[in-house]
Amino acid sequence: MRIEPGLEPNRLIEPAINVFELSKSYGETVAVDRLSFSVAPGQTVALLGANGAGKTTTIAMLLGLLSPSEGSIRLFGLEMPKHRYRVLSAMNFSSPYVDMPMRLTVRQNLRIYAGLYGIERPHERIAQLARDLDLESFFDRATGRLSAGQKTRVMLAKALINEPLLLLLDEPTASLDPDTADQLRTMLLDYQRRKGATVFLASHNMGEVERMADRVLVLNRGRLVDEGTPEELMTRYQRLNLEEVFLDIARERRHVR
Ligand SMILES: Nc1ncnc2c1ncn2[C@@H]1O[C@H](COP(=O)(O)OP(=O)(O)OP(=O)(O)O)[C@@H](O)[C@H]1O
Repeated sequence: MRIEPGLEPNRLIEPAINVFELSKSYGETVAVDRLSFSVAPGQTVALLGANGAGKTTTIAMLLGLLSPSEGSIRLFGLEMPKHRYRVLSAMNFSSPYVDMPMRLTVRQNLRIYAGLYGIERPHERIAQLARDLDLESFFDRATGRLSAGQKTRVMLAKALINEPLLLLLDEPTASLDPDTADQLRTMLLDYQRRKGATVFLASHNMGEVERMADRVLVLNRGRLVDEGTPEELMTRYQRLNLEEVFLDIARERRHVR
């Protein structure tokens, strides 16, 4: 596979993500249930929900890794998965559920991804990412021999290799120690602001969501049950932090409007 270069500039004023009545069922299980939302370019939106709420399934459909049972997805105004190869150059993702070839070293893996995206001056780009994500001490180690936190950092390097305008992050700081996670959030926020990138993330870390997200979508059993800025949600549920809002929603306590 070789990813098509570039997205036409007029695409960049379209919503980065537009999802309409999206559903996914596995037999009797409805993983995602008539989900509709839109993400403006440059926004950071977080998907919150309990285990099994449908976050990973939603992200997998946005990436074109899973086919929806119903509904439509447009990225930068382009219908997915029909125009997937036109959009791929402008997007990337990280997920703890996707592995890289384990026998290849970190350097070799990143070189392959750089080739796939047709990155100009790949050595410079990879060296920069190795510095930014602190990969240098295990750069020539087989990817299968890394710790969980080291793999997460390599996955984020892969996600940033093509300087994507749309970044999909499933649990971006899972398994990172608090210090490394904090540095990575700072780095991701810097990147997002510098590029004006759109970030869509699923996270169980409420501090992360409060810090990074302009807007939060709350999923419960595949359905969108609430949305707003972190501040709006805290006010609506009369809570001091998102963790308490999350518990209210997960335990289906009614909010006070
Ligand atoms: N391949 C599959 N076959 C059958 N059911 C599936 C499959 N993948 C996911 N599901 C089910 O779909 C629902 C949504 O799963 P999903 O992985 O999207 O949840 P999630 O919100 O990402 O959860 P977590 O926070 O635990 O990662 C769950 O009930 C899950 O058991």
